Amino acid sequence: SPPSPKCARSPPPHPFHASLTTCLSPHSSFSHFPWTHPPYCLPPISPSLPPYCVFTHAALFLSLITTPDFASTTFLNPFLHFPPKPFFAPARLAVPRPYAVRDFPGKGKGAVATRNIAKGTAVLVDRVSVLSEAEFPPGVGGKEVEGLLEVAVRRLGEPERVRGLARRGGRGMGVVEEVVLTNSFGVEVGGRGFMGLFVDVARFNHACKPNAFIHFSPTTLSMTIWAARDIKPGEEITITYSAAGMTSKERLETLEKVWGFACTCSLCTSSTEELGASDANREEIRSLQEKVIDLAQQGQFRKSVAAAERMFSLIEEEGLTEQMGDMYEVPAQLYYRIGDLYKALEYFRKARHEIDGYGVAGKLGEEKIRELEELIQQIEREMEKKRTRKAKAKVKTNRKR
Ligand SMILES: C[S@@+](CC[C@H](N)C(=O)[O-])C[C@H]1O[C@@H](n2cnc3c(N)ncnc32)[C@H](O)[C@@H]1O
Repeated sequence: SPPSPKCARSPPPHPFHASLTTCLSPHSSFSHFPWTHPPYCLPPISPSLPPYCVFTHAALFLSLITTPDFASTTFLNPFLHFPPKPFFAPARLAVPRPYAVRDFPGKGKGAVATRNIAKGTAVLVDRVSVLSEAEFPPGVGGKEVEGLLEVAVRRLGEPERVRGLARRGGRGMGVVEEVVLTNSFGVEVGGRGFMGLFVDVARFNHACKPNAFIHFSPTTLSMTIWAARDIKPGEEITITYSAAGMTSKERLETLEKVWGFACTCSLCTSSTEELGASDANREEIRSLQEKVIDLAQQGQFRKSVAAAERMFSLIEEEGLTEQMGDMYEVPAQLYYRIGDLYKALEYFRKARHEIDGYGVAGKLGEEKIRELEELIQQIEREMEKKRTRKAKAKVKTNRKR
């Protein structure tokens, strides 16, 4: 069908914005800016519901599967930031890449460190290649979703980079579907759940006690892999696909069910005693999370802070530090309440680092950083006042002598 008269006559008021929602004609050459292809849409399941479409930017190696309203609002952000701002690549990004991809028996390919990687270094920043809604309404079936995924990959500049991630074949599904299902990470963008395929991150294997961790930025749609501890050349770089605080049994079940593999990481193949000790730690972490909050609510701040310290030391022991970042603000507040300004400052700084230390904060993150920054400055002023009072008191005593 020809472009609607509305589209043909008046250019959209905003170059990105209105074009997608008002001019979704597959035959109109200017209706799909900023995408390099006309959106490919399924027929809407009902006149009141928006259709699901593929939006591709081939040169950016990016395909989105979402509704036109979402594509023209939330997903504009990354485009407004292109070319990427300096923060897109963290200052501590290891360039050139400090790893190589090689075979790991029983796990397929994986990433091995090719030089020393210091804790806190960004090993890799990888922008998403296929970002698909995590859930579709009942009217959109498996076959339809498979069709959308096929188009999403075919339209990318180098579809073989995605197809090449396939390992098994079979399992009653197509190559693209298998790749997306076995390599995507659940991420949140604009309050909605998505499955994101990051072709370079996809080569990093899982470990239950990893030496690196992933952090997703909804602002740049990129995933960063950070070194959680110093990594030596020849060591495999691993991340964790499961949530913190799970016991080995729960992890094995989740990895099997969600990711479709039986974990053979060093923890899962360790002795019964070692695995038992790790399980006990993780169960304790889970119960301490509740205990810290309960004790704080009962006004038992000193006990709560002791429980928080114990929890953080267990988390460190289990190599899960990064997954607990949002917990730092709790001990920070508690230490402030009991008057330990030094420790309060340490934890508020950790909480701030969790947000702004890992790439892009996003709008909510920026507000939170401002809030934390004010608290940090307030504590620093209080500490300065204390120091001045102490110094004055000392001078007075010396004079009396
Ligand atoms: C995101 S990919 C990682 C890269 C993959 N090994 C490859 O060859 O491309 C996830 C797949 O790697 C394998 N894998 C990752 N971690 C593993 C682990 N700890 N134990 C066994 N297999 C693992 C599984 O086949 C899983 O489905």
